[in-house]
Amino acid sequence: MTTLTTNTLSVDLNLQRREFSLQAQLTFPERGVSVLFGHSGSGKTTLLRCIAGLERASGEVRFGTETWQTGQTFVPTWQRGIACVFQESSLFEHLSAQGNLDYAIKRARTTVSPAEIHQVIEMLGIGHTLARRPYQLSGGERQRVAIARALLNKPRLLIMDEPLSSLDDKRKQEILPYLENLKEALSLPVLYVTHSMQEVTRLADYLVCLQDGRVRASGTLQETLSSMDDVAGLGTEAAVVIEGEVISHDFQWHLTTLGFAGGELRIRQHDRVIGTGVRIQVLAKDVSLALSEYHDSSIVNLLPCQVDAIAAADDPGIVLVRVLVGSTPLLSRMTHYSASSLQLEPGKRVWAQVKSAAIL
Ligand SMILES: Nc1ncnc2c1ncn2[C@@H]1O[C@H](COP(=O)(O)OP(=O)(O)OP(=O)(O)O)[C@@H](O)[C@H]1O
Repeated sequence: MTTLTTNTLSVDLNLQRREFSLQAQLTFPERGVSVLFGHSGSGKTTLLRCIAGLERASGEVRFGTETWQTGQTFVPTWQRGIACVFQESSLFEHLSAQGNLDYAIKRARTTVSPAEIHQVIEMLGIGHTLARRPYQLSGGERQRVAIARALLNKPRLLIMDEPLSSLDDKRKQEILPYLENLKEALSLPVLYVTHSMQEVTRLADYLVCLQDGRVRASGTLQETLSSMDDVAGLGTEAAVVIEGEVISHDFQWHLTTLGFAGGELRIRQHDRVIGTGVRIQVLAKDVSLALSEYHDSSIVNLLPCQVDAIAAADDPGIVLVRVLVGSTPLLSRMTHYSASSLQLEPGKRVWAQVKSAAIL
């Protein structure tokens, strides 16, 4: 039986619509970002709405020791202590950014101290926007003010439904570092809906993959991304995420070496300080396998490893091979023909050539 701590959200929900049904049984971690990921129409928003009490499914929703929903009980949304951020920021246009924040502060569940207000404004980098009205802000700034307003409400659960999807790629890149800061600083659970693999790999601690209203996979980011059944449908976006650390910088060749459980990777020089913990993404399409350690290739990363599993991918001619570098899984996307020519099978010792890896 799961022990529910004060911030643990657990749901067991069923919803029947004419052409769609949702069935979800999940327990989310008590802090960190849980991403709900899946194709359009898979039920991500519906699940969030049911958790928030904006829509009524049958079943149960519990938050810590509180019961939000059972057969007999249905706590209204406003009593659940949830704040939501949606695709389009819903700022009050007649108020300045500061006015929008004040609105939340006045209605917050508990008193908001000046230090907390300062911290939220700093964390989201919106100090320069406070006197402006929403129409005088860029899309990214509006979303940052909307997130600040949600936080100043002092919620117990923050729900973000595709908060970046209305922004162009440049704005997304601007706002992602703020969300990463937030993720480190917040002690409350965040439910975050997206269908962007980039947002998954940068922000998720916990990942729930939904397909046709069913939970196809759920677990920590690393577990879920290295489970080939779950990533097979991602095609060329299939990737693993590795937690590592900056070990050294090579100024002559402009390379940075990152260490992780089982090995080291060299990437283009990065300005992170030595010893900094980093999250690294390695795409399966950037990993090839060789039977011997040869050095006549342009690829700088050659890692000894062992084949762990082989699975069909999204295309009949392609397979995904999972190898273990020490205890760290890597995925390699290759043709069926190559896997067969190399006679790859679980347990076989091989060398992984990693073409490129990126700090997220
Ligand atoms: N109010 C509604 N009434 C009836 N059907 C709905 C309603 N809202 C959504 N649906 C349907 O329920 C299914 C799940 O929709 P939902 O919006 O939860 O998916 P999603 O994964 O969030 O999609 P997207 O990524 O496009 O936002 C879809 O088939 C959708 O057409």
